[in-house]
Amino acid sequence: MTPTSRSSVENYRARTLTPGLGRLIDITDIAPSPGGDRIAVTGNVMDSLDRPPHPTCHLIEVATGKIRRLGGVGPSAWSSDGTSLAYVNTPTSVAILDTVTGSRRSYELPGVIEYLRFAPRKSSVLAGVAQMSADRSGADGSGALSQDAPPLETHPVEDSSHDAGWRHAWRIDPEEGTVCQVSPPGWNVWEADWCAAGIVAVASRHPEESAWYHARIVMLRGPHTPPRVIARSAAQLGLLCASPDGTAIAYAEAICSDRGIVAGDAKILDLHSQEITPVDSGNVDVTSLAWRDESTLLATGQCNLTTVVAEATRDGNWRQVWSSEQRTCGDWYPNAVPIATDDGPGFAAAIHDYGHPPALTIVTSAGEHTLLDTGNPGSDYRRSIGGTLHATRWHAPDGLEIAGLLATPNSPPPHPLIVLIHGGPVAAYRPSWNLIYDWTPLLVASGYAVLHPNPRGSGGRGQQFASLVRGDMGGADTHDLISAVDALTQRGAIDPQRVAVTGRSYGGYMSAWLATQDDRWAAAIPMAPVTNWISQHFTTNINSFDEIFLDDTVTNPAGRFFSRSPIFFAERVRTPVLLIGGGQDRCTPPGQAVEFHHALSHHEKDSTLVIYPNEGHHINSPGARSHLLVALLDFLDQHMPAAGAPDRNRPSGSSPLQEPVTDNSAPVPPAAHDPRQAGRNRGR
Ligand SMILES: CSCC[C@H](NC=O)C(=O)N[C@@H](C)C(=O)O
Repeated sequence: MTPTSRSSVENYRARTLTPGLGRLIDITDIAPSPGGDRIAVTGNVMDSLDRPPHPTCHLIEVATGKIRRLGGVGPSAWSSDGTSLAYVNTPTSVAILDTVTGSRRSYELPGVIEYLRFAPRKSSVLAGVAQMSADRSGADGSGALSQDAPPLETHPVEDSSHDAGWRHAWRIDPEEGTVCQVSPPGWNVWEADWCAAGIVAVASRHPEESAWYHARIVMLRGPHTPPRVIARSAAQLGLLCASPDGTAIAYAEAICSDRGIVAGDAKILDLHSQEITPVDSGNVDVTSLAWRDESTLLATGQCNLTTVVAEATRDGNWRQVWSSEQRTCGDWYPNAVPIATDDGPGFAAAIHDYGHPPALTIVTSAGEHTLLDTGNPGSDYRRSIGGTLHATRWHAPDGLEIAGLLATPNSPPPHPLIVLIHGGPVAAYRPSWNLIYDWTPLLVASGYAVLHPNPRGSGGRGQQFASLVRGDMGGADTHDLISAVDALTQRGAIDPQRVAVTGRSYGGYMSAWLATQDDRWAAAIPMAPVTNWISQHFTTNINSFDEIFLDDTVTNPAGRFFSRSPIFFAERVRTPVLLIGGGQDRCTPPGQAVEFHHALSHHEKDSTLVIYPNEGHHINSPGARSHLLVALLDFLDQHMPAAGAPDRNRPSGSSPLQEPVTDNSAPVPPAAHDPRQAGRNRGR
């Protein structure tokens, strides 16, 4: 670790994060009251640079903007008369606040609470409860859901019964003061909502993460009767919500690679007639759904790089109410909720872009009103060094147009380039504050251009485009990425001698794969990668994913489990490789990084391995994250230095990344986060 990179990262963290300490730094859940006069908001607060942010609920008065901290960890839900607010108080308890009297009652549940729904016109609350041992989705960082899961020293035993980690629907009845399970044993409930006949749910027969890919929509008929299947799909199902009168449900049918990252076709199912009406959203992939009233849905979606908010009626008509190519809302994908206002129906969303962090905004036909801005001098500083983000397009060898976002330093081109490939593969970049990974401003400030490509298989361009990667992972999408580098070289934007490839998860897979397919890369940094689909299949918690997306069986020796695995082509690699993994990752287990490192080392290639023992699919803890960024900058500097690029990002007269704000003699990371395993082989 060079002192230069270390002080760059420490100064970057200190200058961007310190001003926001103790304040909301993002917005993860928005729940407007039925009258639209108050909004319950959950977001993360960071108390110290050494600890991860933690979620907290707040209540905002719309008329005055007055904000009150409720505590709790969110999310929340309102009763239909607006007098009660339920919110997740601790991971395993729900608080129900009487907003008239101010009294509050707490209900303990036997697991981690993931969502809440108030019953229409009644006081009961539906809670999605996951057993402590249940998995987080890969999109949520993987690893055990509960921090209180038994420590590894207790020697966990796993048998083949799949009888652990269940998710169930529970009902809280405040009048009776009771809680009871309402979904039957043997059915795992991923999402649920009240409807006229009871409860509808996205459910599967097994609890493990992999079972989600085959989940169906069911009508729950109590804890002792098997549910009735009411909708199924060859793709995945999500975004389930029932109309306020409970007579219809809306959901999305979508080709998904990750639970929690859903973009697809919206459908409305009339629960009485059983008729399914497709919503005609044109080229927009629908990414969130919420009923405004009995007949209208508020939907968000992504159309290429554009974020769209629309209203859909029960007969499937779609009317766009807002769109932006520069701004967006939501996290993995666009998200907004309906709100009633004095100016008529509107929506509330956390709106952000590459230069501005999320701001809770109410949008109506009369305009936009910002209620809560998470911006602070740290985010202003980040904007000042983050360069410029441009939409860019190029053609793949087969003629298909591919789009992406190119962040460039404000110095003249050509720039050294980092191709940062998103995971999924069915996810998508759009001009957002974090650009998914939150690494871009630091890389741009260090002198690198960063390309965020949406190759075929990405979300936001319709189900046909997403389907192009199924059965062809590491096929045509490889050339979508290589052709981007060719196009940017031809345009004089980048220096083809200094191009690195990196990414996490599927982006990690592609980074490893590209290093086996082309010699042009000055560096490859696969993070949480898959490098051997065969061992991945037998060690991941989502082995349905690889079967669906390779469209093959692991037992086919001549099939894609072999032919699309980087490990079997390690001998071809000419690029120095830095492999990163998380020890607690159940989605792409750390063995995937280890195997490729061993294969490269065996062939005397230049490979370095870092495994963070306490991290999951995402490297989240501050110490490990700092270590990762230092390792990344060092590796880039060693193999494709940005040196020489004049730093025009710098705000007047100061050096953005090298100016000490904290004592940078302290070691990074703190001892508790020291990588357990770091290997290095210098093959050439
Ligand atoms: C390559 S195996 C699975 C990878 C994972 N997709 C499916 O679960 C993935 O790429 N996730 C992305 C969204 C990520 O975690 O960044």
